[in-house]
Amino acid sequence: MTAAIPSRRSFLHAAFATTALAGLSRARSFAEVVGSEASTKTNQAEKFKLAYAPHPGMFKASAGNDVLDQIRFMADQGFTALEYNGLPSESPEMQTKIGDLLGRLDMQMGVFVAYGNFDSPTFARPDEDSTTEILTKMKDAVEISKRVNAKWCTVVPGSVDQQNNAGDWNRYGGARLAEGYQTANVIDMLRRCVDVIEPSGLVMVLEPLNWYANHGGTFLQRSDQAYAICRAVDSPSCKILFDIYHQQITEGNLIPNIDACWDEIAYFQSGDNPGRNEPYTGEINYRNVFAHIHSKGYQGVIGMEHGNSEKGIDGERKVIEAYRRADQF
Ligand SMILES: O=C(O)C(=O)CO
Repeated sequence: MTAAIPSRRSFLHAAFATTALAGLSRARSFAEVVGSEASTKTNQAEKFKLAYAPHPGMFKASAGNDVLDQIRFMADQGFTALEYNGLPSESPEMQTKIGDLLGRLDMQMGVFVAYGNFDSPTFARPDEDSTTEILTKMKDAVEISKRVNAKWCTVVPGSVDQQNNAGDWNRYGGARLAEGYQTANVIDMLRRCVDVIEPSGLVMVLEPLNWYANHGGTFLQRSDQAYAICRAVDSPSCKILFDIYHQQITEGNLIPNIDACWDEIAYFQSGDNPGRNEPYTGEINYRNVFAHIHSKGYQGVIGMEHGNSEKGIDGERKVIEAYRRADQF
């Protein structure tokens, strides 16, 4: 089904005013809507307890191709944050428009990817070119963050340094440094990144990734490893992105591990396993995990970094309903 709609408002009335979210939504009070961009609307859904953050494309069938319309749609459904990995590819003008709209809708900006490398040891065994690239991206990230009022940006600190004898196992070669030296190099490079971003208040969140379903060879895999590195870098601008999907695959034991590295976590992402789709399509008890995070007083964003298990408007409604279910605690 395509999203050929004359306007967002008429679409919303046609497609979502009758949504199965009935009973989960309520009319917002006059005081809540005054001053907001949606001040003429009265059928907005109740805000979620946690700041789950959809990304552009997730509600395209419902809201159309325009990213700004998609953000308005998210707000109408009760979401209070946006995540946009690909934000650096938008023009500076568009970034500013996104930031302005989020401000008017009282939504938080989640992460964008400032630097992500999955298959070269750019942090574990850096060379001059990769170092220049990393530091340039960090400078760029500071400017982007100002346009959208972002507090966090994602950094994936490259791959492990391991000689490539296996042909296509990974796309890098070179000498293998012992693990301790690789870790020391990663810490040194992160300190250089911090020197660039800390004055602006921007926080880079380091994302451990799983090797088994998605990203074989990445340097950062485990939450305890990320914790040790953040403690060593020792900066408010270097924290952990705990991606519940990746950590379920790598470690399991989600709630105890979240507790163990809590002091260094600044950001979460979600996604069920297997499949990396919305909650309740896999094995994770998202209501319990979210209730736990909420009970610890978490005020930050939970990026919905996953696909929709079904395509089209029905699939998008299913995503929203899954978060409603997971948010009931
Ligand atoms: O690419 C992925 O899987 C990530 O989670 C990076 O943000």
